[in-house]
Amino acid sequence: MAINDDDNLQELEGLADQLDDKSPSFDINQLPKSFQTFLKDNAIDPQIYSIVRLPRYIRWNTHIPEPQLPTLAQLKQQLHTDDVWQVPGLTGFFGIGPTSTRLVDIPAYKDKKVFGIDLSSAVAVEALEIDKDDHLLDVCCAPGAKLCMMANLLGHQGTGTATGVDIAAHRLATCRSLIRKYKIGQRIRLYEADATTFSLTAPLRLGAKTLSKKGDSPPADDHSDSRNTDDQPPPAKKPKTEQAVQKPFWASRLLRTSGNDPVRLYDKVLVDAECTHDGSISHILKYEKWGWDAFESNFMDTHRLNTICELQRNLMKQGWAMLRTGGIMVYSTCSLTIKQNEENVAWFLTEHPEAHLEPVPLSSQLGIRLAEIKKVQTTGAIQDLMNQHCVRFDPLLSNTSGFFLAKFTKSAK
Ligand SMILES: C[S@@+](CC[C@H](N)C(=O)[O-])C[C@H]1O[C@@H](n2cnc3c(N)ncnc32)[C@H](O)[C@@H]1O
Repeated sequence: MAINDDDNLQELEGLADQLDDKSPSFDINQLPKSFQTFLKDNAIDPQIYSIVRLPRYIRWNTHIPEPQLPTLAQLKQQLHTDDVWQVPGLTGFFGIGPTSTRLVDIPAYKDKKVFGIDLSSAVAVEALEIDKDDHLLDVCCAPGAKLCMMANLLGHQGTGTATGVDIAAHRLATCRSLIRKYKIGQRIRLYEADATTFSLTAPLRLGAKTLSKKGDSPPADDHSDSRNTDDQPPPAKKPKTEQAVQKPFWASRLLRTSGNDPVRLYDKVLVDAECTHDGSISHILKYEKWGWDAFESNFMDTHRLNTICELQRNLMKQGWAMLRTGGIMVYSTCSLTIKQNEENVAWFLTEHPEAHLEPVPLSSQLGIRLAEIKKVQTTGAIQDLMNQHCVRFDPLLSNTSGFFLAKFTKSAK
């Protein structure tokens, strides 16, 4: 099935609206045989697809001044239910239980004061510890729920920017629509590119302001770091002209003629990798309406399944090459497979001695249960670190979409 912009927009609104509450419980025997085999091969419990009433989550659009944003009481009143709660530790982030009122119909949503984003996705963005002056790189950014939250966290005050990269133009178009819809694009630029080779460095200017002249210039070791990173073509060696000619798919007025600082790497990188999407329950179950044939050709393609881990590793590798020393990279997928999660993290830590797995601070405060980290063939030290620091959201346990994340910091080599 060719997925067009409208489908993509629906997909994203779907993050906010999930399945409607009249959905009957789903018979897992309806899942296509190829998918059932995939689940079995990857030790994923098919029962997760019997959960059709996961809570929905929304976040304040914090580009709007706080006094205008809806309170918990107002959201309860607009949604006609008391089953709305403030998620502990996440200001302006609310869970919504079953209700017959559609989220898209409430004033707060229509006025773009809130947008839909799953709790697990929000934890991945929070793990980046975004500061107003950070330069962010969002690898695989479309359709853009996480980029919206990243833009919100950058805010209006500092000199930070966000660069989103995605290979699919139609999905980037959805991302652009969202940015416009929520009026959060002042510091964003989007590139249509293969993120496994994307090597444009952080912006040089924000409007008339030259970014690297102030106290925000890169640490001295960024030069050596970018020269020596991995076996990727080092970003600092790219001729300026080549950097200048790559036109963004879309950029805010402040970043339209910005060019790229030849030596400035990104402070934070999110690699929300392309994956088999098996943890994204609401999305998978939409194929009940759209047709399982489309699902099989979109997701169960043998070549895709055989090459997805290689793609993910290359995305991580290039994201890492674009990260400055001292920066943070978050790797995440909406898959529950061990191969796309723990095995990739163990591989990455083995390949990159300068990568340090870090705790995800919020994950223990959310008032939900997390799943155990799976065991893989690696050293005891790496397995222990993964057990302590990686985060697995499992629909059956956590009552969220299936999601995995790992947070790394980068030290000098
Ligand atoms: C899981 S989705 C990302 C979701 C997104 N981060 C969000 O929050 O809405 C994966 C994305 O990866 C993109 N993608 C796949 N291969 C890519 C590549 N080689 N380079 C860049 N993007 C890629 C897909 O087009 C898709 O939009």
